[in-house]
Amino acid sequence: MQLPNSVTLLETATGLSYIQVHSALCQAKIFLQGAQLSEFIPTGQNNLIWVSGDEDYQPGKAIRGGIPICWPWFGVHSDPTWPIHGVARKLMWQLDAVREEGERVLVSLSLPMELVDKTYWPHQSSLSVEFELGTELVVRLTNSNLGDTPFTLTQALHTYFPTPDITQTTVDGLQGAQFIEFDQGPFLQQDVVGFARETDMVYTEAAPEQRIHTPAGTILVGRENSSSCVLWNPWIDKAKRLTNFRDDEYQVMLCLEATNVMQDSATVAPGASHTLTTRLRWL
Ligand SMILES: O=P(O)(O)OC[C@H]1O[C@H](O)[C@H](O)[C@@H](O)[C@@H]1O
Repeated sequence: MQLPNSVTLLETATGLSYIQVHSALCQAKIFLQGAQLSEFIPTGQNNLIWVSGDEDYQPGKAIRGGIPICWPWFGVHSDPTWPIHGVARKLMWQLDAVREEGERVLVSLSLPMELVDKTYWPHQSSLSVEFELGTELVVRLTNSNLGDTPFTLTQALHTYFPTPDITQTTVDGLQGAQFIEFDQGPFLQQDVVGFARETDMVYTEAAPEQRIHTPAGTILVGRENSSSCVLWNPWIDKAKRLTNFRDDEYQVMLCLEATNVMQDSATVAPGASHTLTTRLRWL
């Protein structure tokens, strides 16, 4: 494949291939494993995306940080022996196209369906993702139904964001939404959300845009074709149990995830497609 000058295909010392983008507008890294973006630095600004300092980039293991793609289910499956967050984040995706549109770079990947165990996903379908890398980052995850019966799935663009101090961080724009947390609820979100304990809130009927206020600046997080989202910080005890995560890193990250979960699960009719989109930028 002919790559534009702004794009190079590289490999980590551990053997993972990734796309490195270095354009006038930004710098970015996307791993073929999981189609997982791990860096997005708009020119002159800070990295918008967080990755653990303990990440060791091993084949077959999702990167702790970036934007893991959770598919075709989010979280723990009703059969708890199935892998958490589905199978897509650990499989090798295929690089389909890289092109420039003005100064923006567009990278498209797809998941070869023959790699997906039919026990987990028996449907005839395709799954692709497009990263639009400019001054903002746009991620579009598209499921197409190639069979003759509808299917329903849950999924997430599980974005990890950086903050210099979680206790000085708030999320604005969830007020009025309902949330479920640790199987309790639904509760009404009354105020902006701060962090002082383990947080694992699943919001439904959430507004299409939130603002993450951190001491290093404000991040705008938008979603399309998604009325649900998840806000997560493991806090002290869970941080100790997570793989590739330093005990104190809960202080410098949070996840605000564009999802299709619960009543917002995505149902795709035969011949139809569904695109979950998230748009991220520093304000
Ligand atoms: O450790 P992972 O499998 O990557 O999951 C990390 C986290 O993802 C989501 O945010 C879930 O809501 C959390 O309950 C989970 O702990």
